[in-house]
Amino acid sequence: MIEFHNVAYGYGGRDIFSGLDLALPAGSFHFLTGPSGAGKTTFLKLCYRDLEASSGRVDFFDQADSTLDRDAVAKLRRRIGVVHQDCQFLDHLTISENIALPLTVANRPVSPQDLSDLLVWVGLSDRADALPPELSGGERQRAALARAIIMSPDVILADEPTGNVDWDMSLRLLKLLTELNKMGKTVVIATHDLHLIRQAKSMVQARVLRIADKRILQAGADL
Ligand SMILES: Nc1ncnc2c1ncn2[C@@H]1O[C@H](COP(=O)(O)OP(=O)(O)OP(=O)(O)O)[C@@H](O)[C@H]1O
Repeated sequence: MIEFHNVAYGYGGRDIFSGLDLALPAGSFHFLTGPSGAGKTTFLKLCYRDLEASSGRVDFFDQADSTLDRDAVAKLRRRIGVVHQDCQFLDHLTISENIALPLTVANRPVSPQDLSDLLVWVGLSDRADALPPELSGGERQRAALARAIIMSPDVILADEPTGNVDWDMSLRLLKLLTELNKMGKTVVIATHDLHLIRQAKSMVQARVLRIADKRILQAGADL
C-alpha cells in the first residue's frame, strides 16, 4: 500500500529519518512507537504525503511518489484517512456536519443513512447536533475517527488517538480501529502507550514499529 525506499527526511538540515526502508502492506495493522520528538507525526505525514521525502522514494498504492501530479496526490489522499493528534473541528458546525465535511468539500452527496450508521458505530448518535466545544475528549476522538473514514479510505492513520482519554475509552477506540482492520483497512496507530499495544495483542495481529536512530525497526516480542 505504502512503501518507503531508502527515504530521508529532516527539518532545516536536521535529519529525522535516513535510510528508511519499510512497507505497510494492504490490510496490515501497525503500531508506531518512539520517544516524544522521535518522528512519529513526521512519519505519518510522509505516509499521507503531507510531507515529501528529501531523498529516496515513497510508493503509494504501487505508484512512485515522483510520478504523481497534483490531481493524483489529491486522489491518493482520499484513500487515506487521518485522525490528527489535536482533532480540530469547525466549531460553528455540528458534529454530524463536521463528520460529513470531507464529502461536502469534495462535492459528494452525503447519505443521511450512511451518516447515521457511522454515528451509531462510533457511539455518537445522541451527540450528532452538538457543537465541537460541547464534546468530551473521547467523543472528539470518536468524531475525528468517523470523519477520517467517511470517504471509505483504504488506509487509516491515527496519531495518538488515545492521548487524552481514560483507559475504557482507549479500549473503545482500539476496538473501533481493530474492527476497521477486520474490514480490510490498513491501520497505523502512533502511540506512546505500551499498555495499549499489549492489550491489542489479543484483539488483532499487529506489528509494532519503533523509531530509533533515524530508522524504523520492528520491535521485539518483549513489549
Ligand atoms: N515543522 C517543523 N519544523 C521544524 N522542526 C519540526 C517540525 N515538526 C516537527 N519538528 C521536529 O521534528 C522532531 C520530530 O517531531 P514529531 O512531531 O514527528 O515527533 P513525535 O514523535 O510525533 O513527537 P510527540 O510524541 O511528542 O508527538 C521534533 O524534534 C520536532 O520538534
